[in-house]
Amino acid sequence: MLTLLKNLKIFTPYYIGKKDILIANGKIELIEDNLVVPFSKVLDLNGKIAVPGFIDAHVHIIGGGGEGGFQTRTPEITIEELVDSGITTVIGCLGTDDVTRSMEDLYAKSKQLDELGITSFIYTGSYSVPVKTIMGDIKKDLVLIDKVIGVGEIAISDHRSSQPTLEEIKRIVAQARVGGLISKKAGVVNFHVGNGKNGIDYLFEIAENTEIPIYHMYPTHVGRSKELFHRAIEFAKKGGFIDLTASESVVDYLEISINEGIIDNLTMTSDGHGSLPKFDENGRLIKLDVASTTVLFESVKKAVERGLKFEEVIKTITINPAKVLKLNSKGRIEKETDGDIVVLDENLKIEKVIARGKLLKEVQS
Ligand SMILES: CC(C)C[C@H](NC(=O)C[C@H](N)C(=O)O)C(=O)O
Ligand SMILES: [Zn+2]
Ligand SMILES: [Zn+2]
Repeated sequence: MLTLLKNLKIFTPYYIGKKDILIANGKIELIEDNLVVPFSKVLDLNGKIAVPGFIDAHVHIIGGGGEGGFQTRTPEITIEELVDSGITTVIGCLGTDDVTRSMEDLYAKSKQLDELGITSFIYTGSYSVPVKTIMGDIKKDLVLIDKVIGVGEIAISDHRSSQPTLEEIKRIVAQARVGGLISKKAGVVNFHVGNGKNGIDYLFEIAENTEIPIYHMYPTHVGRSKELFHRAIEFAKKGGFIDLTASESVVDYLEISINEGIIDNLTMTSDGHGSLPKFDENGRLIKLDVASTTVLFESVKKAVERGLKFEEVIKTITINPAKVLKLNSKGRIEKETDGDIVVLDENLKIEKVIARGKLLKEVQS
């Protein structure tokens, strides 16, 4: 199947001007001027913007929630919601409730999303320590289950965590690293960071006092407070990757990240279909909303309205997550990468979403 996309203003995420893209068997084959390819399906995009398909590296694809009892369980995600948000690669995870939510269900949902045309992977585990794996062992899950690319979301500094010790966390990161080496996967541990006073101290401890490379530790929700964010900037300056949940007001943090020179170590994720609970100072639930994946690109648009450079901000949901998760065929518009492309109009409205060369969404302009 040959698809020829004509006249696109291409952000690889770096702007390379107006060119044509040939996609063959789901992979980007050529990126050149004035391509003519016989027997190809031609789409003339007359000057629209093309960016790499978005990577959302933290989504509760089978739903989550439950922190306010059964009525607060959140629903599983649909392929339509992901595609409408421009997401062509998604990493699924469990959260607080790993009693009624299972890794088997997460795995099956990930396979469903692949069958429906996008690309998905999963983290093994949930908030809890010991880690709730599929095969009873972190390394086994990484080495023997193709969809598993890391561990998460392991809760630290949070009243809902298992109160893990530093030794327990060290062991989890160590197993993720070796499992990742053997399986040639990222082997990252995605840490859910709460607003507890110890923040990401454990992660600095491990980076400074063990042989484990810092890039195996990938903390999320780092925008939860200003002090946590400033610790996260220090972590990024040491070579770590940090993740902002886009449901919070992230534009300030994006601006600071660009000014601090760490935007290349920053990703944004939606926490889609995870719960967004609010607790009072006594740990009582006040309210609970459900996160949506639309915040991912909405945050990019808000940042551009603030005057931040599009090329800089778009990296946080394309090439940056591809780097930390070692998804080498994702996150860029380059030869041999997957044909995952989002087409935008001049107002950054999502017009088309192409995943592995297939047109999954098209809105009439
Ligand atoms: C970043 C904040 C706003 C939301 C965050 N969400 C989760 O961690 C997922 C949720 N607990 C679930 O299991 O569905 C939180 O609860 O702190
Ligand atoms: Zn979380
Ligand atoms: Zn989450």
